[in-house]
Amino acid sequence: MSAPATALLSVRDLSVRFGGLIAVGEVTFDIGEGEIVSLIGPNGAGKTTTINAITGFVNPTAGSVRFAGGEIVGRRPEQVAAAGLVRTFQNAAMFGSMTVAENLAAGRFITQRTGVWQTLFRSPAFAREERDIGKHVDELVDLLGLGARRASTARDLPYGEQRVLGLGIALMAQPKLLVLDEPAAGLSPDEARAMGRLIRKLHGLGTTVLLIEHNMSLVMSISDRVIVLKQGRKLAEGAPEVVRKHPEVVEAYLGAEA
Ligand SMILES: Nc1ncnc2c1ncn2[C@@H]1O[C@H](COP(=O)(O)OP(=O)(O)OP(=O)(O)O)[C@@H](O)[C@H]1O
Repeated sequence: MSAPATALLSVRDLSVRFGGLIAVGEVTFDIGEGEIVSLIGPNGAGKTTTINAITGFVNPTAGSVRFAGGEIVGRRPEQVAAAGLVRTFQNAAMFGSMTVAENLAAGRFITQRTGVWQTLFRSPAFAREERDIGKHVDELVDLLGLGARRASTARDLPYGEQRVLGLGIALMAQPKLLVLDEPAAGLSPDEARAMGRLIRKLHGLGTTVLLIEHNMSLVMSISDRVIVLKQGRKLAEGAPEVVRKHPEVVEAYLGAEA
């Protein structure tokens, strides 16, 4: 399958070196608006480093990353998020002692518009923003199936719901492109399937998704395209049914897992 005609994200010859190690070597791919694209590969293939470089957490050694028409290499993570490219983390990143609703509200601060003085003096702009955040939290707890957990303390949630909350925190920043770092890691098969349904639901609501995941049934069931990395290089790219039969992919990854 060829790359999309109008790319929301264009990654060109992206390279990241750590000393003598080429963690990501001249990786090129596009993600079109409305796609679900998965990035797979064996441990150490460079998946996390690739998304760290795309989202401003690591400085690439070389290459270009264009998002929504603008170059984003060199921008800080919060600037990248403000442009609409928002990621989750492998480990549930949240405020353990805060409630579900408070954690979601905090997600808005990834791209906070209201300045610190307006916040301190509770300006009309701040009051408007606060109402707006409250409404968004109400909508999200329903969408995420966390309505009954709204007032629960985050660290008391079962692990599966913590992962859902981590995704919700990212959604509060209203991403155009949502980057999910192993959302099914540590989940039971049932929870992983529920996570797949949630990702599909978000996609149905207009979110473009880049997914890093080791759970092959999840990857193969929800992706429009799959990109395979091996030792920092792009090994294959295509529709799930094409990639899963690619001999080198079978050998390098799927076969090794089997
Ligand atoms: N900060 C760092 N300093 C040095 N080497 C690093 C750093 N981060 C990653 N690496 C190395 O870069 C390579 C790619 O790692 P990366 O975490 O991107 O792979 P991955 O495909 O995400 O693996 P996994 O599936 O295990 O998460 C590995 O060899 C790793 O050891």
